Amino acid sequence: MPTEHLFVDGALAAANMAQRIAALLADAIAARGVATIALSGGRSPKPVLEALSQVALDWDKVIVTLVDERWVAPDHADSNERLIRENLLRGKAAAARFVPMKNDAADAYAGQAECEATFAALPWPLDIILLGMGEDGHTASLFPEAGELAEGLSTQAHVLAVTPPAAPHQRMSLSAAAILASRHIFLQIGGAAKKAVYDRALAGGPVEELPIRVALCQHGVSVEVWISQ
Ligand SMILES: O=C(O)[C@H](O)[C@@H](O)[C@H](O)[C@H](O)COP(=O)(O)O
Repeated sequence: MPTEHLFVDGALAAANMAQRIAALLADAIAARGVATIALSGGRSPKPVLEALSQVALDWDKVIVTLVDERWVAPDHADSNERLIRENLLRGKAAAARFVPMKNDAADAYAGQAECEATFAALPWPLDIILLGMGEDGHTASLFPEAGELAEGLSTQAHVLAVTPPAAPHQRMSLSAAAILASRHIFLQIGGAAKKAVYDRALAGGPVEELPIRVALCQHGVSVEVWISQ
């Protein structure tokens, strides 16, 4: 059962979550001399990233990467790399090392092999994975109905290219195996609709129906869920 943190106020949830993430990063640095964190994109992480960027930490010992990426230029408004650079990699956190998912390949499928080589070279298991969730139960870019979902749930590769059924842009995503090759997972959800999907996911059922079950319906990796109403 995941550890739940329930907040009425989203800003308070973000500030507390940032402190908790920073504490785990500091523990990892103390234990292994390096800390690794993979971050999701979308709207939810922004306040957490802003708060985290101001926390005093040995940021030069932190490797920051992505849970998924839209296959767009790094300066595109929809780029998760841009989200991280603009909201986390500034202030105290500017010293962190960022490992992007997007490379120069024309599309995500052509870029998959190079991205896999980059991610295979990271120090697995990653210390922290920050997941979001869509109201369809997707996480990372593991979307229900996506043609690559079965591959994403079964491959031992770290990353795969995905074309979402409805969301814009081709994606590169961590696989389910990579998400579970971590020491700790944070799931950030906001609003009643997502809380209802979360509760349904916890009740059990096919992972293909609600891919967030990859993280919720397992016992190998500790999971904490930060819920703001
Ligand atoms: O690139 C992305 O869009 C994310 O990685 C995606 O998985 C996100 O976490 C969910 O779609 C929730 O997004 P919101 O936080 O914007 O609701």
